[in-house]
Amino acid sequence: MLKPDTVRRKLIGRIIQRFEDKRLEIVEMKMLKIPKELAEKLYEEHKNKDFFKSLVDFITSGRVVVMVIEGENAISVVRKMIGKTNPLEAEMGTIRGDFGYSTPDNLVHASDSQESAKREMQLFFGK
Ligand SMILES: Nc1ncnc2c1ncn2[C@@H]1O[C@H](COP(=O)(O)OP(=O)(O)OP(=O)(O)O)[C@@H](O)[C@H]1O
Repeated sequence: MLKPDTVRRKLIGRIIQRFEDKRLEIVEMKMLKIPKELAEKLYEEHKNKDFFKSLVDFITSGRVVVMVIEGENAISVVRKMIGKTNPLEAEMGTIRGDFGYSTPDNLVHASDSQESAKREMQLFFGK
């Protein structure tokens, strides 16, 4: 998912380009503004954290682009390309390292396991 900061900063094309350059396959894509209830479901695992409200406020603050990306070991490859959660700790050369400066606006979200990928595909694409 390209988060609202990516859309606001007009970085959609540059970030998608990186996935395509890596030869990953984008097989589904859409733009939407996430409703609050969906955001709370998406970030359910963080519901007891003190940053939960600001996370939900941020992710619902503007349009996002959601994609299904395919490729061998796509989950670990994409997460490697994204870099650490905190952009100040993310390596240069990663998306968060190159474009980010703070959380929660760290540009991109990616599923961290096959289970979360399935769950998130269901949430966003209904299949
Ligand atoms: N300490 C924090 N303060 C503020 N926001 C945070 C903090 N930790 C995480 N977040 C926000 O919550 C999101 C989800 O946190 P998580 O630990 O799942 O990180 P991640 O797996 O790297 O990110 P994502 O789930 O978005 O791919 C982060 O991407 C970030 O936007």
